[in-house]
Amino acid sequence: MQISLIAVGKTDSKDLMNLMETYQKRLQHYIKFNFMVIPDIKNSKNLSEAQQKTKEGELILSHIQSSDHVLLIDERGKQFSSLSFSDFLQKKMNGGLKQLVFVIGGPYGFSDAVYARSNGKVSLSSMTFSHQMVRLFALEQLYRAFTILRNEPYHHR
Ligand SMILES: C[S@@+](CC[C@H](N)C(=O)[O-])C[C@H]1O[C@@H](n2cnc3c(N)ncnc32)[C@H](O)[C@@H]1O
Repeated sequence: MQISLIAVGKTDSKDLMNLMETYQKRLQHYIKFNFMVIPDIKNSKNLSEAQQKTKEGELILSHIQSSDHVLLIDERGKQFSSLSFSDFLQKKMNGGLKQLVFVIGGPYGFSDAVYARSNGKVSLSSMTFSHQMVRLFALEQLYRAFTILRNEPYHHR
């Protein structure tokens, strides 16, 4: 199985980029992993929030294959413990899935079309984080899940 993480908008923060690179490299020891950034929409200041979400949504959907299992990282989604999330990933791998795609929305969240295509939603907390920070938290949780599956001493139960 390959895991992809799609996020909307480049980050200008070097600190965030460095941390993400650290966790991305760690995660790639365990699984094929691909991180993809959907570029910021041009002239977004002239667009309403709904128009911006629609355009971002079209770009997100253009990167999704019909066979992908698509999970939106969304504060209104299902909350897992790190242990149950690792178990969930193991089941997806056992099920022979080709690609599991996680998607992080833009500053205003997801369009209806993206919600309609998704297979589920995963929440990292009921609090709202910035769309930039969430990518790091999602990467860290993916990495943590694989260390749990390998019984490695990163996660302290
Ligand atoms: C600033 S939030 C958007 C909030 C927007 N009002 C909404 O209703 O989705 C930007 C993105 O970060 C992600 N996000 C923020 N907080 C989250 C959380 N607690 N759990 C999961 N994803 C979160 C989601 O992907 C969201 O689309």
